[in-house]
Amino acid sequence: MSDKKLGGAGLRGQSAGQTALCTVGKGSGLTYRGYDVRELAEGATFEEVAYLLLKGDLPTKAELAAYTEKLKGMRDLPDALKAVLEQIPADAHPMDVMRTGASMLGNLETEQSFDEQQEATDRLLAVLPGIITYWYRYSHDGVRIDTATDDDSIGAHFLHLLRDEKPNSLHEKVMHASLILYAEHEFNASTFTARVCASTLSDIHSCVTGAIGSLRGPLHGGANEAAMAMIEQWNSPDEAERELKGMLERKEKVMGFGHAIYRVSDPRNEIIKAWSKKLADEVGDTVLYPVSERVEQVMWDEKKLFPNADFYHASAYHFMGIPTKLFTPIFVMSRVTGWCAHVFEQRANNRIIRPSADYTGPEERPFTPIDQRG
Ligand SMILES: CC(=O)SCCNC(=O)CCNC(=O)[C@H](O)C(C)(C)COP(=O)(O)OP(=O)(O)OC[C@H]1O[C@@H](n2cnc3c(N)ncnc32)[C@H](O)[C@@H]1OP(=O)(O)O
Ligand SMILES: O=C([O-])CC(=O)C(=O)O
Repeated sequence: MSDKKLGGAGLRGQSAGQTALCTVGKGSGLTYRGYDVRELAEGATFEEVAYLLLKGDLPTKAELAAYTEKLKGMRDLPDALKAVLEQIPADAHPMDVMRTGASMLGNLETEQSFDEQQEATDRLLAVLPGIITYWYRYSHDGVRIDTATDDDSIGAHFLHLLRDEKPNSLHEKVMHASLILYAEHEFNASTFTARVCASTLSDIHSCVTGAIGSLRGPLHGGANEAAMAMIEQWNSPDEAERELKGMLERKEKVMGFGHAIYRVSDPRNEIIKAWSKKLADEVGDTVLYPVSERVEQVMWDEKKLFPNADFYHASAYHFMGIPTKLFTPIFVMSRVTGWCAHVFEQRANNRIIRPSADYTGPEERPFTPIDQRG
């Protein structure tokens, strides 16, 4: 991967616009508005990072307290949204639930002008954990939960709604780090979707709904779930190595590895990997974490491919008892900050995004009416 070519298909290597939000380093390295993501994940809360991305600077203590209180006060779901969530079957894809939830909110609380973009974003940030857990608990456990908890952080609020009890401090810390790591990543596929939508001067709920659709796929956010499905099949590192080598021989994609931009490592990996190890120790795991490490080793030895942000998120979330199908929705709860910050940026200096295509179809030819065709 060290000679990774940033060119060719998929618009790779082409600049598609400007941003002041994030650098995805050449090689490795990631900053949000100039701050190294490693420092943010180590020392900040997710709410601080949301504030940084959406408003431009880190908050003061007073600003953070006010922002946290504001978000806490916006967690109730409208009755009409709950009614829609109750219609969605238990076997629905949870990313489809997120997409429908964001879209329905746009019907009920439509952004009437761009002056409302910050309010609409804060509301989305506050309700997305409630949307997924309300549907999940109703469709799986038959209970109608109250989505207005008093947890200070969005991560603790989500775990509380999911499990009916406040999380311990380790789990709350992991959620802060995880949500920070997932918050923003320049012109990735889902963010670019949001920006394309914003460039038509559409509303913010449409931008976020479209972005959720792009994040759903296994080549993007869905990779954390796909990685979990892979590693949980294996009962030992040796079995993992054997099966993985078979996958590579069959030229199968290994989810949670590789990256469109990074060449040698994803800087988010070392952080979530360390949290995954702590959680493995907490639950006394002797299989999943060693299997994950062996997969990492084999992927490097065989293909020079490294784990991206998604790979160790799989085991970390699993150790916290989060059902696999809710992994990618957590990514949404976080990335909504990056998406909306990009929508603000696009709107502030907009030109409709409309690239050209190289035509590869047939030469011009005469039309034959249907009654003259066989
Ligand atoms: C938070 C995130 O969204 S991170 C990304 C999450 N996605 C995944 O983990 C899915 C698995 N990974 C992939 O599919 C790819 O690495 C992507 C989509 C992330 C990047 O795609 P690209 O930029 O096209 O990959 P890249 O140009 O580096 O591919 C080089 C070669 O490595 C192969 N390769 C890349 N990733 C993988 C992988 N995970 N497993 C097996 N082979 C891979 C490619 O098939 C390609 O081989 P080829 O030259 O024979 O066609
Ligand atoms: O940047 C990308 O292509 C994918 C990614 O890692 C992200 O969106 O976090």
